[in-house]
Amino acid sequence: MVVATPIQIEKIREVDVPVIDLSCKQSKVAKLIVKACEEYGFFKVINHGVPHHIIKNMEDESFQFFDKPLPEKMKLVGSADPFGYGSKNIGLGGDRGELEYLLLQTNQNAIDDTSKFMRCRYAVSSYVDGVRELACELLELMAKGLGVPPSSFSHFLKCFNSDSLLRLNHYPPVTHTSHSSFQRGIIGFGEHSDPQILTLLASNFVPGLQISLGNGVWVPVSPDPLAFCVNIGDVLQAMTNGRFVSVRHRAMANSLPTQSRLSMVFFGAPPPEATIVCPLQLLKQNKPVYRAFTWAEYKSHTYAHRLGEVRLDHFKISDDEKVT
Ligand SMILES: O=C(O)CCC(=O)C(=O)O
Ligand SMILES: [Fe+2]
Repeated sequence: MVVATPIQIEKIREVDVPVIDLSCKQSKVAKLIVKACEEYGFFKVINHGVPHHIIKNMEDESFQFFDKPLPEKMKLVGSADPFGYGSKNIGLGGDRGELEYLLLQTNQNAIDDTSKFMRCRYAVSSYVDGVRELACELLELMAKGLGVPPSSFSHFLKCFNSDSLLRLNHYPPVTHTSHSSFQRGIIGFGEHSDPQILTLLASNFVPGLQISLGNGVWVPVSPDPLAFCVNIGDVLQAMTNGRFVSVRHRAMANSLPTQSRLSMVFFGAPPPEATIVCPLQLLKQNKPVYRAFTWAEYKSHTYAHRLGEVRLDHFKISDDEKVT
């Protein structure tokens, strides 16, 4: 008997994603953030306090880097392994995309070492300082909203050996000649959830990012150079016992004829040896959904699997384990 594989029909739905104004009253903001994290695992923040010139400076430096000829880029930063310059190959599992990128570690030694491509490494370190501070503020608001100790999540990002990363993604226009069949709907960066704790994404005015509502429904996120997009990562889903959802998202290839899309993505992560567990206050009568694991363990599991897999499922406690 031939069993047909169900074909998932995709639908694009225009939904107003939550936009949270950080200049409002803290207690109100904390509640709104928790709601957005439970409902979507995603929101935008405005009035976030990261100075515009720092974002603009990083954007200019990134464009300058991507504008260089390939041999020069390679000479400056080397081929992604996993840090450095990559093109079309995303991840170690053979995933491909319509972009080039630069992946950087964010601790100060690494910035000094790898930001040679910038005329001014100050651009990278001030951007990283700004987004790290914002990520910690958001994680503390989440902790407040959830009623757990304030630094439950943010302390990981403040560790000297936090494994946080900065990824600069450059999506050049995908021309009609390079993709003769259906030009619309080409994927630039395939569906996935971010493995870390929290992601802060800034982009220029070119659209591309979409978030998933499940069942093949995709929501385009309008680009807003004054806002940061905030994604819950897998580790925060685990640390909230599944209450927050790590949002599945993707970026469409850039179909504007002349403008490039740039996204600058900060991934706030724990140090490698950190153990990921849910604070007791969140368990109450609920059984833990995930077993404890270290960030190093989660990373090696992630790298061994394809981008599109639900990688956190591997750490779920099975029903048999729960009763024994
Ligand atoms: O460029 C984008 O909008 C998304 C990129 C992304 O999801 C990532 O780098 O993890
Ligand atoms: Fe992502």
